[in-house]
Amino acid sequence: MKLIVLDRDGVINEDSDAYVKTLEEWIPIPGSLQAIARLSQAGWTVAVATNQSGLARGMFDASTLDDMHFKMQQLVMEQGGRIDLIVHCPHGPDAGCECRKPKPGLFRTIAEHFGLADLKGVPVVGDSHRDLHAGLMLGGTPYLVRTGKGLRTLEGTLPSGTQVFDDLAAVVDHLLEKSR
Ligand SMILES: O=P(O)(O)OC[C@@H](O)[C@H]1O[C@@H](OP(=O)(O)O)[C@@H](O)[C@@H](O)[C@@H]1O
Ligand SMILES: [Mg+2]
Ligand SMILES: [Zn+2]
Repeated sequence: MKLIVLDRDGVINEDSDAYVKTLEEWIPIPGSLQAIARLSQAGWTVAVATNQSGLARGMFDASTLDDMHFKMQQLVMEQGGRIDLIVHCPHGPDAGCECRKPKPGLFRTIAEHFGLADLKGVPVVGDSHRDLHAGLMLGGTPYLVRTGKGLRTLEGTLPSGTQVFDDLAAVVDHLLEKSR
């Protein structure tokens, strides 16, 4: 199956150092929703793996997060695409959970959901090192975007083999070109 795993904040929607706390603050990055729709239309299965420590920090509640994901899903569907699975880590940095990136728990859940032993060769798109690291632990292929925290992430050392693109739309252009 053609599966891709996307980080949310900074890849699909604009990120904020003050967290994305309300439905109004959830603003798609130009071209990202259309890029997801292009993947769906080309037969790709799209999963989203996102840390949402704002829940544990009391910055927003689960129903607000659900509203954000309903909005994200609706906007993608309006473009003719779909997001097939969204998994999130609700914990804070000190919870010691297995699902907060860079831990691989979310990626393991995605693999199991689709009946896969691992994510070998599955593109993993993120704006932070922790996104890439978590995906690599399941064998994913890392793609960094310059949106969100991507430019900051570029200042550090990237996992070997990481391909860098301006945004999700450029990653999708590359993937669809490659699979023609
Ligand atoms: O990029 P994804 O995983 O979709 O979501 C990231 C968000 O949950 C937030 O993660 C926080 O990191 P800490 O959780 O405080 O370390 C900060 O980086 C925020 O700026 C950011 O909005
Ligand atoms: Mg992010
Ligand atoms: Zn967690």
